Amino acid sequence: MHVTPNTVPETAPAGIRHTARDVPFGTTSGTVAAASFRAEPASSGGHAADALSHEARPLPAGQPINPEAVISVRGLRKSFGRKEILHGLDFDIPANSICGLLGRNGAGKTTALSILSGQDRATQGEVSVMGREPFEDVETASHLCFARENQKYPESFKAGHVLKSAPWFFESWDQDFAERLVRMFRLPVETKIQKLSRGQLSSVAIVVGLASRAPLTFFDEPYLGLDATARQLFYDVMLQDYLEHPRTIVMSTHLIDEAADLLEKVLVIDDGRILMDADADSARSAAFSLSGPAAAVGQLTEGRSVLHSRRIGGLSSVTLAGQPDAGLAAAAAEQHLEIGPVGLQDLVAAIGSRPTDTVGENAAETPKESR
Ligand SMILES: Nc1ncnc2c1ncn2[C@@H]1O[C@H](COP(=O)(O)OP(=O)(O)OP(=O)(O)O)[C@@H](O)[C@H]1O
Repeated sequence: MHVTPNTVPETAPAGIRHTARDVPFGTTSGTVAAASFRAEPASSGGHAADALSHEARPLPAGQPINPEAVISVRGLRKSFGRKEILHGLDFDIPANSICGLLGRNGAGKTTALSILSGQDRATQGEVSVMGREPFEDVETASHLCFARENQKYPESFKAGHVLKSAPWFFESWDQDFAERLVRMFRLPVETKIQKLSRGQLSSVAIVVGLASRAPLTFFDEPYLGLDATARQLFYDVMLQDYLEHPRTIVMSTHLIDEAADLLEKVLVIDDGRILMDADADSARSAAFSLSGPAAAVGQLTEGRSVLHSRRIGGLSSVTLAGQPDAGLAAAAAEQHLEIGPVGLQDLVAAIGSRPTDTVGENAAETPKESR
């Protein structure tokens, strides 16, 4: 049985009747469907990300909604007052995948997730979630869970109340799994939500997000306040449970390297724009690094797609788009320069940062950018 938040059954324990907005579990209520608009194409502005290979670039603007994708977004814009936060996002998320929504503070990840989960309305653009416009759509809400550490609950709620009421909201809720997760994360179920630590609040979100088994689950920075052991536990349990119960999981995170092995798709967002849209394997091979004496590195990178360069004193390290060709590899070996892989975290930092960071002397001699 699934019951939407504003139709909590008569048997619901006292204290868990909710208003439309402050409902647990990130579900929404109401029947207002947002108008959908076709947005203007976003301007790319010649970013370092433009140098990425075709497989890693954002979707071109102007394509129709993809009916095969569980989430399909076209020209999504969001403004708060006069300030535009999302500047025309285009992306698809395939069903039964784990997608990482990666980006720096303030990039727009939570704003995007709020719109995808139907809690907020797009200012412009088309948003399709499981084939429907999600804003305050009861049908969409019945299939999704938005797990986040700052979820609002009724004042008197303890973690135990959350777990008792969750089955009314999630038709695939697994109580045994929830109880196992409570033990794993050492969640004190008799403590009021308001008294929980940040890590414990994250644990509540994780328990709900995982045990809900919602066909579409959003985790918004699920690790806030968690120690390293609990974070690893979360990644392991999520992967194991996803393999046993495939569903679509979208996770926003800054801790990219920690989560990298879980991800099948990567969306990098920066300043309200998609910088990279790739399957994880393409993302992992989207760049490599070349390091060594600055003059030699500068010479070898002349005319190549440099995503980012960093110089400390006389040494330089550059991140280059693509993979090293035989000529570059041979020249690098001859000059004792080091070629190495670039982790997802470094790649995201490279495409989301200024093209050149220079520390120390000879700032004027940093390798020339050649995008
Ligand atoms: N309700 C709001 N009113 C005005 N501005 C807002 C509102 N919500 C978010 N913003 C602004 O939108 C921008 C994006 O915020 P958002 O929370 O989506 O970023 P984020 O990528 O999730 O960041 P973080 O990783 O730090 O959580 C920020 O500049 C933020 O100040």
